[in-house]
Amino acid sequence: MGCAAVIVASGSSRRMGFDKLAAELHGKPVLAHTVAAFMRAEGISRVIVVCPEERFRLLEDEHFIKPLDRVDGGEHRQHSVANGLAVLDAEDMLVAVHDGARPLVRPEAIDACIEAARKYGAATLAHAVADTLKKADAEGFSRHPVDRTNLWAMETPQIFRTSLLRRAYAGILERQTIVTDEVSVVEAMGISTKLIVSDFPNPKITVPADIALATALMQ
Ligand SMILES: Nc1ccn([C@@H]2O[C@H](COP(=O)(O)OP(=O)(O)OP(=O)(O)O)[C@@H](O)[C@H]2O)c(=O)n1
Ligand SMILES: C[C@](O)(CO)[C@H](O)COP(=O)(O)O
Repeated sequence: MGCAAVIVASGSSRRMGFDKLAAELHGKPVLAHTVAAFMRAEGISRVIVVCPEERFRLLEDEHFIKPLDRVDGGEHRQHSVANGLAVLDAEDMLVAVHDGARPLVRPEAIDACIEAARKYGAATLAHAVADTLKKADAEGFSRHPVDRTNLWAMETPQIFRTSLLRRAYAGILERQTIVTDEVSVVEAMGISTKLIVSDFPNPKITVPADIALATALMQ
């Protein structure tokens, strides 16, 4: 069962203040690290990067051996994912959706997630929440305790049978619902996703301090 990767990389890096996908970690752009991890994963047959043309040029010095394509992104992350899904074909039985801004993902973790998606139809990397959680008010004061039992933070890749994710996304786009990940999209159809424990940090590069963190973690 072939698995295509759809790497979404069309965001505007508002919280970073500069193009975070072009930021260099050990001399290579964030986006190049991300794509390289998918090129190295055994179960990935091809990679589609959803981004503007100038950002795709961040990859021009790389020598990838698997097919690499580009499509334009959309207004929100979910529209960028939908644009990537639209170019998949019959060979792409599974699809792995991944944030371009998660460059530390390991090929072994991608392959573990693919195995689980083959078995269960839907799988994602994730980690159990380790901090105490509070619901805050608008002024930034803690107001309510939150029971963290069974609470997990979703990462990417999030991997699905392509037919399932396409059907689920069609409903979301038609209803114009805003979602923050694909697990939520299939959940809206009543389908649950197998959580695969991420045993190595796989942070989403979001604010400037994340660059130093990712550089330190990437040894
Ligand atoms: N319209 C969008 C918005 C986001 N993304 C991608 O989705 C991933 C997760 O988004 P996030 O980390 O929030 O990136 P940005 O949207 O760029 O960040 P910000 O919200 O700070 O602008 C990123 O790889 C980003 O490029 C995308 O492809 N298309
Ligand atoms: C998909 C995601 O990375 C899972 O944690 C996250 O939901 C993306 O959120 P963002 O607001 O688009 O960064």
